[in-house]
Amino acid sequence: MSDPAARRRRLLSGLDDVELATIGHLCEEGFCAPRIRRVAPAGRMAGVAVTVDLVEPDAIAVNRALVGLAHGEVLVVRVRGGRHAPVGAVTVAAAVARGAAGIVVDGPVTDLSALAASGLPVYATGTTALTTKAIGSSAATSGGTVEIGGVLVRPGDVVAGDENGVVVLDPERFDPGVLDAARRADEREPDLLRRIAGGDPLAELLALGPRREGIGR
Ligand SMILES: O=C([O-])CC(=O)C(=O)O
Ligand SMILES: [Mg+2]
Repeated sequence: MSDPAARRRRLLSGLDDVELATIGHLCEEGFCAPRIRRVAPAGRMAGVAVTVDLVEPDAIAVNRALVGLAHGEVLVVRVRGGRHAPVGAVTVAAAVARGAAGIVVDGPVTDLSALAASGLPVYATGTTALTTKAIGSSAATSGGTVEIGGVLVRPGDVVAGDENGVVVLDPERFDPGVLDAARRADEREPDLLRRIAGGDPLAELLALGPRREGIGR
């Protein structure tokens, strides 16, 4: 088994030119439930997970994680009760200042316009004006495994997102061959779309039985 940091770097760069939804044609694991959606327009996200398991309504664990955040990391916050927003204008500004790649919250966020203006990819279950408080007494934990959208995230996992949702990939277990197969499928798709639009017979274009690579419609 090669160096974990090198595997992570290879996975991150391999994701650059592959559609996440194409990986979704090939894999079943790691895809967060659809309730976790991008809450403002932003580009693609791919980075390394930093985790917080937040006990509402205390915000302090998030602030501590922000202070330690490194370039290219994705702040992943599970909000235990799912009611309070731990991320808003201040949090996102701090994440941008630390060079974060994005934020994923299994729970709501707030200050929606500021999130959109930041340009940082932020994923959450929705929005609320009920925010967290700087109490400093919670049992929140940081740096452990958390479950977001039904998927376990360990610190160091790769977290990727686009307009369709979030996927969590373990660099130790993810087969890089999947990215090669996904890239080949992505390369074929424009021609398929062109032929469908051009009126070619659908029976010749759509899979009506198992496909060789198991990809596609
Ligand atoms: O503090 C919070 O709970 C979220 C917030 O409003 C911000 O980051 O601006
Ligand atoms: Mg705020």
